Amino acid sequence: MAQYTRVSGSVGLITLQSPPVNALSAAVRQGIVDLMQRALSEPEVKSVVICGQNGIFCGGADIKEFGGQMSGPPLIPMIHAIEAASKPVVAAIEGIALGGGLELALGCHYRIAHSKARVGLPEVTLGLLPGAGGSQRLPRLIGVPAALDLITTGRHVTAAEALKFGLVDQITDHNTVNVAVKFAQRVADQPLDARRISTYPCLCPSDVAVLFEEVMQRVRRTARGAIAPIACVQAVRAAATLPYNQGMERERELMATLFTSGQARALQYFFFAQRAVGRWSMPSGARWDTSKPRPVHKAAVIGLGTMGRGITVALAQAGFSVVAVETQEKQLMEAKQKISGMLERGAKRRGVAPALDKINYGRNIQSVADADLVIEAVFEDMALKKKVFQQLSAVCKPSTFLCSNTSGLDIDQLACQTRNPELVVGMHFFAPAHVMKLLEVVYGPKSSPLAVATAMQLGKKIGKVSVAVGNCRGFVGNRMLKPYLEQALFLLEEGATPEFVDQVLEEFGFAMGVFRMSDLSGLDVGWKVRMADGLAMPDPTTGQPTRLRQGRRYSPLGDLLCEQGRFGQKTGRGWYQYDKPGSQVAKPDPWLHSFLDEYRARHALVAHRIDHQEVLERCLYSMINEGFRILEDGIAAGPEDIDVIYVFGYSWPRHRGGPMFYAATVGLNKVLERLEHYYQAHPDVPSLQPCHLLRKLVASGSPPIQKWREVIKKVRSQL
Ligand SMILES: CC/C=C\CC(=O)SCCNC(=O)CCNC(=O)[C@H](O)C(C)(C)COP(=O)(O)OP(=O)(O)OC[C@H]1O[C@@H](n2cnc3c(N)ncnc32)[C@H](O)[C@@H]1OP(=O)(O)O
Repeated sequence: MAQYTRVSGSVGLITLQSPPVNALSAAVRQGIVDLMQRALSEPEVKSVVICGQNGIFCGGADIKEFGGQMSGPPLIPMIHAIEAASKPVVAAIEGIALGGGLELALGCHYRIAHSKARVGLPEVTLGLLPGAGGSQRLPRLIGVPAALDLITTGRHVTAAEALKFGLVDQITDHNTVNVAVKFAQRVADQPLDARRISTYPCLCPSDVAVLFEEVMQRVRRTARGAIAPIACVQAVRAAATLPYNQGMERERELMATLFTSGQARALQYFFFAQRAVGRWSMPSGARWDTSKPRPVHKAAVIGLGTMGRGITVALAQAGFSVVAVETQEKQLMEAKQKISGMLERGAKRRGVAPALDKINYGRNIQSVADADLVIEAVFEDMALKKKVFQQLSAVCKPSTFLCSNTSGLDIDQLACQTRNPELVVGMHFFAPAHVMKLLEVVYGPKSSPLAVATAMQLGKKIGKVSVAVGNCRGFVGNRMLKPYLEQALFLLEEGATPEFVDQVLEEFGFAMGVFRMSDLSGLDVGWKVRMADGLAMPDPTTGQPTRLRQGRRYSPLGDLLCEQGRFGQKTGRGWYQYDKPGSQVAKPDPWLHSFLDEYRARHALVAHRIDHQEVLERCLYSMINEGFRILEDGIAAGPEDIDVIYVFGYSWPRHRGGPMFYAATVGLNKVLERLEHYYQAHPDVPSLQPCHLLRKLVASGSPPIQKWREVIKKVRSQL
């Protein structure tokens, strides 16, 4: 909807009214069309201002409308009509002007922005391009290089940057609408021909063809199979090479392809999934909207290894006072130096002062006594963590939240070491913790809603996407990773090479295949866990590693590599070879190929031809099957939680929506049928046995992912 008022006698003010972000719903578009006609028809009105209510200009097209039948006046003719108007139209931009919102402003003859406003064309992040003339007007207004940057990245720019680009005409610290009204009065008699952006020539640098080639190559390299960034480059190229009308036609064609693509659906699903995880709930019924967090002023981090350092930096950068504790003097000095370096580099990038003074270092656990929240980040060893929690419980004030950065150990066992188990939660960060967006907030059976709400809010304040999950081995992310890694090893046993498996997964869109990733994170990490679990032990009778553990198929390949000191990048050898320890350039290793041949021969394994389909299905469907088990067990509240965890924590390609959304797009019946097929072929691999929830969903006619929660509720109530 939109409202019309006449201000200062001669200015028609159109206010978009569609909370929360004044998105351009059918009703809003209709309102703009009607009210523009009214303003143009009133002889007293000499100029028009368009603004949005509640300090927000416009968040763009209404994304909720994309899935259904579009109705109401289309955006492109509406914007053309504004640009063609015989009276000056001024956009008063407060808050945000994004996507269709900025395209609307580009159709206006002038743009006045508040100094705190942000503008951008983020359509690419939704699998689209700026298809309401944005791809044609923006390069005409600010030039091809800047337009390519904004349109292919979707980044938001500040009002100051927008002014520098010439994207807005003026910025103000005052009431933007008032300033725009005065401006509109001043320009009421000015000719408009020079203000219609669609009539501008496109500003191209002399080497524009080279520029497009370079940008296209960069985009292809980084898009990991996403089609929208490529279409964005093509649309801007049309602006640079074709007259406006033909450019618009090209924009329309490209948009039509994107609009109906699976990628756009996946990215739009993911947009809402990201927001859904903030509305967390626990099986007890506690929820985000009924659980109040307690403010945290002072935080503490125990253990300054890689994870502890990253967490300390994330907290300090967000403005928290941090007590950082490392008991060994040498490690403390080293950590202090590294943390200061990280803060200085981060501050330089962001153009701010480094938050060095936010951190107090100490060797004694007593120094965290008055912290509001402590994050333990010591080595992943239950006995050690238990000891730390006992100490923390003794020294901290009774109200202190005690959190563990464990990547999969039992939170309940840690909570049991403390006086106030209800204040204990897991805060599972991902390395590097000051960079990676994901935080799993893990509640145990005793964790209070207050503790979960506080950890979730802290996560938000330090810029993380926080997902509340239940307590089980590996939580959500690492629990699902286990069958995925396991299948990758089985595929090697059966004839594949690490290069082939990685190639298939990277073509699917992962930033790194499973073996390259394993080399990067270090093979020894999982080896130590398997040893602690009694898995990575040679067979006591033969001294040879067996391929069976606890009645299930087991691949000792990773253990055997570790026994050879092949820990990955850090030792210069792993699943690949590297020029030197620490190098990141992975090369196929003939030694490994011979090792695999010998291993197969020793175990009488006959290598068979493994194709793309088998790699993808076995790795991904076994992981997805575990995802369904997680939903069945109530460890994740819904499929969105799993998908957000996988995209932000495990480099799952966002344009595929996340593993659970991917399962829905493949078809649940197909996933079920292929799992049944593989389980029949590998009955000693329980992760391939289709779980009850998957069967139930298929039996319920494979409802859309938005409806899964209803089926999950029924399945859980039957268990
Ligand atoms: C022909 C096609 C032409 C044009 C194409 C487009 O315009 S595509 C849309 C382009 N716009 C965007 O991509 C903006 C998307 N929104 C955002 O980036 C953020 O929401 C925003 C506006 C920066 C606000 O962020 P904030 O953190 O303050 O709030 P939050 O993200 O939680 O959003 C609040 C609720 O608003 C809903 N919402 C936001 N934008 C839209 C939108 N464009 N359409 C529909 N709904 C939108 C959002 O979902 C939140 O609601 P909730 O119920 O919590 O999900």
